[in-house]
Amino acid sequence: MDFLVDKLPVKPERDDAARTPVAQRPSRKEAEAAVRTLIQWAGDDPDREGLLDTPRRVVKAWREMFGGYDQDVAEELDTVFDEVGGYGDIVLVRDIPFYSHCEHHIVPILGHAHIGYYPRDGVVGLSKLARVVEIYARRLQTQENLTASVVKAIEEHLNPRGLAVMMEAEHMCMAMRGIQKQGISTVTTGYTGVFKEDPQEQMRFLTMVRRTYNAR
Ligand SMILES: Nc1nc2c(ncn2[C@@H]2O[C@H](COP(=O)(O)OP(=O)(O)OP(=O)(O)O)[C@@H](O)[C@H]2O)c(=O)[nH]1
Ligand SMILES: [Zn+2]
Repeated sequence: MDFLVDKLPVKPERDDAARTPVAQRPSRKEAEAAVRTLIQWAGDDPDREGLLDTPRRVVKAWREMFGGYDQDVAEELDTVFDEVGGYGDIVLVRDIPFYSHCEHHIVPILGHAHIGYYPRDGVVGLSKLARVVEIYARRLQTQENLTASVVKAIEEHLNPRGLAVMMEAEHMCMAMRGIQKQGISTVTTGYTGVFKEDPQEQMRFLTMVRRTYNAR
């Protein structure tokens, strides 16, 4: 990705989970000016030596932390391996760490995702599930929408017999400011197919996820 390109056009093929599509991004210079304003809003002097390069760094960091707007999950999930050697049991990828930002305060959300599915037509590369989480996490959203986006993308591309997604995260907007309660875990889930229909399958997923956590 070229961080120096100004006035990036929005890709027309971007998936619909990219919220608030903008017709045109501001220029890098405009974004840096906005950071200068926020430094002043914080109460500091953007012209003092230690802060002179900060707007450039912040703008570059934002392109990285919000790089999910430039990525398309379809590209990650388009290869399904249909040769699975008769494997039809649950595939669980757990403890996928993610860093996101809440759309209300643009403050970090730190968490783990767990994704389990029963293959139907085939399987995807294990890393691709983590990539899907990564792409959506690097956008502004609520944890509920993040979870729903991951479910929708995997369901559409993989067509599994059942899909279970759980996300557990701490919202820094509740720890560093506002209510100021540290260590709160917010848990969101999404189930399709057999996981939605059969409570025992949900229980199996939860047991397999929890086994890791209990072992710690
Ligand atoms: N449902 C949901 N709420 C979130 C998420 N991230 C942050 N929030 C909440 O968004 C709410 C925003 O509430 P507002 O009253 O509009 O804003 P605020 O005055 O900054 O609220 P406080 O955080 O309570 O100080 C807060 O209750 C946050 O805890 C999320 O992922 N999902
Ligand atoms: Zn927040």
